[in-house]
Amino acid sequence: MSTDEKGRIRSWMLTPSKPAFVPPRGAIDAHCHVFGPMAEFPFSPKAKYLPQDAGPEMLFALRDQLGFSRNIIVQASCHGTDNAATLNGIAKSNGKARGVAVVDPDIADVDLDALHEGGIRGIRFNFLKRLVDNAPKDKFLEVSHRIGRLGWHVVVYFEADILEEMRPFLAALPVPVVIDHMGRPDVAQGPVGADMTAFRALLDSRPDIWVKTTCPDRLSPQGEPYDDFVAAVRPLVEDYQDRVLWGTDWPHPNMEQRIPDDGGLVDVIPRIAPTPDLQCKLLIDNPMRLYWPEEVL
Ligand SMILES: O=C(O)/C=C(\CC(=O)C(=O)O)C(=O)O
Repeated sequence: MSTDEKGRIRSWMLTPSKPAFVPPRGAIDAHCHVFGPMAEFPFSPKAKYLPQDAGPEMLFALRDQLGFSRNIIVQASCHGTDNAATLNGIAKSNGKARGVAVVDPDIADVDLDALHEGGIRGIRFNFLKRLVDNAPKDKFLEVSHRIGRLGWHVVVYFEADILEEMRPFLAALPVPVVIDHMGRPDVAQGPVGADMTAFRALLDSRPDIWVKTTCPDRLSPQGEPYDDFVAAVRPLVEDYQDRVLWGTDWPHPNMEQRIPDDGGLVDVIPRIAPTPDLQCKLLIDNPMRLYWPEEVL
């Protein structure tokens, strides 16, 4: 773990390895964040963690090193509902990044339009109590009804222990839904354990729930090379191949005690998506449909 003299935490590797797996040309890292830089884009007063700067230049250097072409920058909780840092990342990407915002549910339509102009294509609802103070489902539903006209989706982050209580809310969402990190199942239970079975039932409940098959580093009790994660997640990728996404989760917020090697994370891809066809769906076709639909004919 690395904390600087101001108490700001670094949760990412300074020199990650080059992966052995070469992603197909056009691959999209569909879940990553930027932090700051703080001098330009201060963190929220409500932030639950205070990271060191991890700005767009660092993100794009990692993208190139890992062999990816595009990024989806997801607003992290440390920036609250001020999406300026995420928009800055998108603006600096030369069209190679789009994003997911976190908004005050009372946001004006004209401000949603401005976010769309800035490359935002969805909004995120975070239900993790350690990250946010409240998650008002009624307000979230209201704002969800105002984003359909933009062609947006919602990204929902919750943990497996609240999946049952999330079901009515998820069923009521009027736009496509993307679930972060598979709703954080206990992968040690295996592919037919209680958590994965419940999560599959959720996927079966509507055809427009997508899933990020991300974060072996967060979800695997075993750690590298993440055999438990691979065993639990590979069948999910195979069975729901048209609605799975993948991302690095760089700069790995709150992972300062177990900082993952980004190259090692990329090398999990061919183990959960073992054929070139599955890899293209996971890394290109599926995220393109959600984030650059105008390029998909
Ligand atoms: O990066 C992630 O997706 C997961 C996070 C951080 C997060 O979501 C946030 O800060 O908004 C976590 O579990 O701490």
